[in-house]
Amino acid sequence: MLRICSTLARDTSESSSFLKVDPRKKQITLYDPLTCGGLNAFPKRGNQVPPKMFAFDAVFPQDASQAEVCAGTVAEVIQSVVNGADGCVFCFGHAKLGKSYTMIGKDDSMQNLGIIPCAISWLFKLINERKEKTGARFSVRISAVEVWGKEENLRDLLSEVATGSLQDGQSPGVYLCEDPICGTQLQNQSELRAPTAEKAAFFLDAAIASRRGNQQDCDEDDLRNSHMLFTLHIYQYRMEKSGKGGMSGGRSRLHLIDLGSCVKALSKNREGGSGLCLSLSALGNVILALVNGSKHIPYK
Ligand SMILES: Nc1ncnc2c1ncn2[C@@H]1O[C@H](COP(=O)(O)OP(=O)(O)OP(=O)(O)O)[C@@H](O)[C@H]1O
Repeated sequence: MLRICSTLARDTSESSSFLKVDPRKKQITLYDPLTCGGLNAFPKRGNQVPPKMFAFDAVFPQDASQAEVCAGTVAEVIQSVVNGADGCVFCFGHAKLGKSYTMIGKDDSMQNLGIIPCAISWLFKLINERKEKTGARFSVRISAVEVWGKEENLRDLLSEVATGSLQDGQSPGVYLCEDPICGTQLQNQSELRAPTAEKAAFFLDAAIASRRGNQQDCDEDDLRNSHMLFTLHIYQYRMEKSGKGGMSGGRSRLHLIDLGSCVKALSKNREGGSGLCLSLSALGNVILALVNGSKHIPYK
């Protein structure tokens, strides 16, 4: 899916000349700015580059509201998660284009709420409907972990809420573990029970407040490399219809990820200490490999 940054709208003359958006056909067409007259400062070239068309599952134009974006991205995945599948929604793109606005939004009005608060609200609504219809029992737990800095440190964003005490933030508990079946897994993060949407929203606020990017001594690099993984763990179980008193159920997870921009930051963890932090194009390759079920995922 593609959301066009709203700041492009201010640039109407230039952006509209090289970008055509067709939300109905779910496609955009890019024209060469040097030949379509958008950037007059550059001389026109003789041979024109043909326009490039890209198709998506959905295209949200500059004036799309948060509600439209949430409805188009979250509704389906919430259904699947309540049906027992794992789901993930994240947003990636260049710096300051509205990734956090899309995922988290602003709490000054209901219209500005982003995907994560929206997903929380819809999840609990759907769970309550399911409880009434099927008698299934649900328990929701929340975890929130930040990957931050050039060294890609892991931080449990809910450890303070879990222990009720201020810590140094370097939560020694969270680590990555290679599981032969499930792949790379985060281990040992706090998983807090959220019986209501309000409690889940409280944990979201606590996680956002704990992020490195929201600390006073954070620098540009920290800000760029702050990624939040907010996960809703849904446990559900129901009595077997056979009447023998058996129970069935399981756990599904909805991962909601607010990625930083990760532009031009050096990471000591990658490529022997001199490589670039996972760039947008590298991240694109990882996503393509995952979607295509490739054996090799190029993330190391
Ligand atoms: N569609 C929009 N409507 C209103 N304001 C927006 C919109 N998109 C982004 N903004 C505003 O633009 C600014 C930058 O957005 P935001 O911080 O979400 O970008 P980002 O891509 O997450 O940045 P970073 O690269 O630092 O992670 C914020 O003040 C945000 O509120």
